[in-house]
Amino acid sequence: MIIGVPKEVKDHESRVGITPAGAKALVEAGHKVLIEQNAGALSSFPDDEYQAVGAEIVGAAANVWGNADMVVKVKEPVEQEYWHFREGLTLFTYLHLAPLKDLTEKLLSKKVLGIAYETVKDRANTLPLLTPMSEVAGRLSVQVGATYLQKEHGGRGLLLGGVPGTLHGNVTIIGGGIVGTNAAKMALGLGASVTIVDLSLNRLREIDDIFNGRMKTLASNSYNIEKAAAEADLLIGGVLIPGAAAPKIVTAAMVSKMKKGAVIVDVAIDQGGCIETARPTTHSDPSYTVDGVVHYCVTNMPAAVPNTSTLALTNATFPYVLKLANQGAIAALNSDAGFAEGVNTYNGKLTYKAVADAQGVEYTPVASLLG
Ligand SMILES: NC(=O)C1=CN([C@@H]2O[C@H](COP(=O)(O)OP(=O)(O)OC[C@H]3O[C@@H](n4cnc5c(N)ncnc54)[C@H](O)[C@@H]3O)[C@@H](O)[C@H]2O)C=CC1
Ligand SMILES: CC(=O)C(=O)O
Repeated sequence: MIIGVPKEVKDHESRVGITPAGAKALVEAGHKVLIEQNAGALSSFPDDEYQAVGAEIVGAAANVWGNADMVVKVKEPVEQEYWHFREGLTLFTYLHLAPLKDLTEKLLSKKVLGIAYETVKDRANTLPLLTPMSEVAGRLSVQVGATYLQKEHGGRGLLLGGVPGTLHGNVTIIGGGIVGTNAAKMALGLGASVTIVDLSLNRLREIDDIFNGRMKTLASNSYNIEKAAAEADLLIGGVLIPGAAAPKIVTAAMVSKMKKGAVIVDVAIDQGGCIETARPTTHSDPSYTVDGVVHYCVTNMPAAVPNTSTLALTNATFPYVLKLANQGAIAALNSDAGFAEGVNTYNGKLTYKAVADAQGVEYTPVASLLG
């Protein structure tokens, strides 16, 4: 198979879909690997490291997309990449289609096989290709939030850990999954008072055990969320319903009652955001203020730390890339029902129910198409 890796073009997206280690394994398995010039440079993987393991460096994105059977990327394609789509192409990347109607329509009209990292499941029913980036983004959310709480960034001038004789900052985390628990670890480490809100009582029990009661847990309902938001110096959004548009569980009215100079980091913004006042921002222009509350809603937070993020992401994605290359996409998907859940578009059909529901488009189960 010919596997292509374009350089990412989304704003400040500095990760790369395959590292030199992955390229080496693919070449050893008899595949051809095309890497766009400088695709790995921002993640500290220069072209010569790919060349040294037998990959071919290609000057233009069109030559990667145009010649590859499968394109492996990191982020969902942006508009300037849509013209590369064509029938017969397999695209393996984050897609986040629920809030992206144009991208969905383009993938469908060009009959691209679109396999989304964020909806692939493993045997434990977790999301193995989302987890590493949620770990990164969860940890970063506290680092970023602490920075925006500083006066020069528009925040209320509060040190999360405080000092003796002053109160600690309050961090409220909505969603106690991977983002939420990683944010909690960092916030506790900085000495903040942490409250974590989740719909799943079992998840809250686990969190209580893991952290040995060192943080408050709250069941998710609008009464609790309103109170926890009003107390927060830093509010972190990490809610997910896999594949679906995130529910807006922190309303604009709740935000209007937050402290002036408090900070919101809505990590769930890649699925549309779980805070009503959140809208997608970029690393070039990451924040804005609503009702005196600073909002940071960058859709590709892990790109801020591309070396760590590329290694963490490809540790998880590469075994799937190799399987697709060695077995061919259809056989690989047929052999693993959890992997097949990654298929969002195939042969002009929308094959992920939560995306179809979010967009009001007809849903076709993937199992009825593969075979
Ligand atoms: N902006 C960025 O750069 C990044 C964004 N993300 C996004 O962060 C979000 C969270 O991801 P993970 O932590 O991996 O998901 P997860 O599935 O591990 O956790 C989500 C949690 O939300 C909880 N939840 C669902 N509905 C809820 C409600 N109404 N109230 C309270 N809790 C509720 C679930 O019970 C679960 O514990 C996803 O949208 C993911 O795509 C992840 C990485 C990077
Ligand atoms: C998961 C995601 O949106 C990211 O890593 O950019």
